[in-house]
Amino acid sequence: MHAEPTTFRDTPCIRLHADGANALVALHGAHMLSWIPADGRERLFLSERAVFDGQAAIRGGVPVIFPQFAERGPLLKHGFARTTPWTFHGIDDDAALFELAEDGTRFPGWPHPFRARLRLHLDATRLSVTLEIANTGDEPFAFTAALHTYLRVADIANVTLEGLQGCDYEDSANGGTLHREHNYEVTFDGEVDRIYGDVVAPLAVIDGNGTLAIEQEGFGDVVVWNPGASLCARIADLAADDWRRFVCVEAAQVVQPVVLAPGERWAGMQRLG
Ligand SMILES: O=P(O)(O)OC[C@H]1O[C@H](O)[C@H](O)[C@@H](O)[C@@H]1O
Repeated sequence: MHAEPTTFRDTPCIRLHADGANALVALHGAHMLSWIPADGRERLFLSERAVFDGQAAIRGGVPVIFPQFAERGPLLKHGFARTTPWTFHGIDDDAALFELAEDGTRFPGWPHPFRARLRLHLDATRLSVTLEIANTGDEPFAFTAALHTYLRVADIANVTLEGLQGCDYEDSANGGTLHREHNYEVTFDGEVDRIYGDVVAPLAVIDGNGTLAIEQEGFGDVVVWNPGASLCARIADLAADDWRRFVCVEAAQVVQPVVLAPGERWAGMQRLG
């Protein structure tokens, strides 16, 4: 695996290559923008209207959500990791290593020293993304987190997501009501925004272009999001029919926040392909 610095829309990035596959990662948020396995087909959705101003969250790719998922706490929606520049530390143990380490004085509402690391490993067909959080301070802290992966699909109308049957979920698109998934396949017709808890099985996203397997470790939950037509029309950095082109399948730890004692570490991984 090797890495080279580059830019994309004037944003500093790292291009990764391994076994005929490549990926592009913006330092802003350690945000993956592209993943192209050796077959040459882009697997991530990136909005053409995504804003690259070094401040806004980037629409698409793999946003890193830490230390707060959505509005579940006092911080800005989805926390600060996705809108903060990370440092690239090169290739470590065959993975690209990105780091965000702070002493607890930088982010209003978050007085906790921490070190976040993101490790990306590629081979010809697979990508694994690992988020590690360490408590480098003297007090415990609690956080929620996610890898908010936007998967590119040919047409959402033909997409099925398998592997969630039997899981309980919170329906964020319908007032946070609780349900059990009885269907073998999740399909998409209108806004879908759900937090599935205690997911253990591997998932599969099946669309016109084939099947993508998704596995996770460390993360207990899976968030599934597609805005549907009417919410999509209200999101400035999506084109009107972009809802047809992606589904977010997010490895998440949301239902049960992680509590880290001083010196402790937590890691969660999502593997695609
Ligand atoms: O627009 P953003 O802040 O990037 O959030 C995009 C989406 O993220 C998650 O999937 C949440 O479950 C959704 O409720 C939210 O709309």
